[in-house]
Amino acid sequence: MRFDLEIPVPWSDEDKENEQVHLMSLPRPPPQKRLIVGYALTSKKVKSFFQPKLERLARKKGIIFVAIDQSRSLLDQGPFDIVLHKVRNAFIQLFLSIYNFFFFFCSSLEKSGNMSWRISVKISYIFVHSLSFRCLLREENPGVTVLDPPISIQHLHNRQSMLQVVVDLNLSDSYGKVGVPKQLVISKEPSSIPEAVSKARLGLPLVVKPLLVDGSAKSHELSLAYDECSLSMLDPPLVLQEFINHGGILFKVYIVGEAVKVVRRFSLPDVDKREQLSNKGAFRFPRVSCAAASADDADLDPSIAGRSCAIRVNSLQGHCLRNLPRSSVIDWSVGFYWCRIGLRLFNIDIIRERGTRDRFYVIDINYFPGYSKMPEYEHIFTDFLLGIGQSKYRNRRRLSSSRTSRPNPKTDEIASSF
Ligand SMILES: Nc1ncnc2c1ncn2[C@@H]1O[C@H](COP(=O)(O)OP(=O)(O)OP(=O)(O)O)[C@@H](O)[C@H]1O
Ligand SMILES: O=P(O)(O)O[C@H]1[C@H](OP(=O)(O)O)[C@@H](OP(=O)(O)O)[C@@H](O)[C@@H](O)[C@@H]1OP(=O)(O)O
Ligand SMILES: [Mg+2]
Repeated sequence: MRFDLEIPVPWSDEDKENEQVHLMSLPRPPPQKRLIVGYALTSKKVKSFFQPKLERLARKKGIIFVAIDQSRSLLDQGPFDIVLHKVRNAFIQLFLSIYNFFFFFCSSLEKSGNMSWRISVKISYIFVHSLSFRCLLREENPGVTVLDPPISIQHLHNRQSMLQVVVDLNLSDSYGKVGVPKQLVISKEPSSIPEAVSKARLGLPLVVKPLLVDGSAKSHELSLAYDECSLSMLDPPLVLQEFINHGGILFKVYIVGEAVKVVRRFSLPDVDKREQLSNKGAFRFPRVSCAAASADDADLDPSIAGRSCAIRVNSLQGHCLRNLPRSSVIDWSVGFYWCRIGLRLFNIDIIRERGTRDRFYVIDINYFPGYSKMPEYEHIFTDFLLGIGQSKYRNRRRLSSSRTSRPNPKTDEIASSF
């Protein structure tokens, strides 16, 4: 596979400007400068994310976290340098449902081969969505960096679109192969599921997942269906995914900008043929890999254990993959996803097929995951925020010095976005 291509990213001009500067080469802002980070997060996230060690370190580094009051205009709050958000309010829900409506609509148009319709519908959706969010955040807070673009996050609110990006990337070469499990989306008629499953040649058992991921407990209610009869009792919309035996270990790849940390977690145990034949029905299973207990210290068969390490995707400057390190398939999948979607705060759940050395499957991608469970998250996150602050500062300085020297329509245009 070739890597000398540039992938377009749905980011704003300001974000592009910010990212083109490598963090190590940035000048430090003056010490008195404070970085104001507004946050609109669910109460659950506030509780888990703002651990005392993060708050302490942030204070030391001049980062001030300010809660955004979603019931008041942003004009009366801030100004903010950066906004973090993961919310489930009515506004986002409305756009979520519009998105999912369009997604279904587009999928059926694609099946019927009407590509131009699909594209125009998608474009109008993107236009409506980004326009409204910009009104909500940017226009009332000029200069703010919104993490991340809502349009990118939407990909992760639907288990089909979430993994479709990985499929489109077609990641494979001599270092391994990263794919997704064979899956089928069921939007209606549970009685037709057994036939659809055999038509799609999906093997049992199947992991049954709600199609939409809206942060509710229901969207995490997963089950394992062992036989065909149980399939007609399921409750669409959902995704049926082939169960991959992976030795009961999962790799959680946490991403914070360019920093990547991989941790091992316990996962569902393998299902052998005998167990599959003797079990009947569909069984709910708990959120096994979400538990903070890490499998890093567990005594594991080396063929299953893989590695658990911290790496930096150094060469993800700009949006070009030319120099992407070929150290592992995990670096690749993260880098590609990052570039293609334009997300900076997410995690990817990857499993390795039992009995293989390099056959990886991405099974889930989450926006703004439980970072407090990631070792050293307080350092990684504060460095990331400071990096954004520094590149903003550098851009402003560059712009103001070019303004004083001679008028430049191009930079003046950029300056107006701060
Ligand atoms: N295709 C699969 N093959 C084998 N095991 C799977 C598969 N899909 C999911 N699992 C198991 O089910 C668990 C939950 O799946 P998944 O991550 O898709 O659900 P989720 O509700 O989005 O979880 P999270 O809390 O990580 O967001 C995984 O951690 C893994 O143990
Ligand atoms: O609750 P935790 O801290 O464990 O974080 C989980 C997070 O819940 P929260 O955002 O409400 O906190 C989940 O988000 P939603 O899908 O429900 O939106 C999802 O991202 C999980 O994958 C996270 O677990 P992790 O993958 O990091 O183990
Ligand atoms: Mg998830």
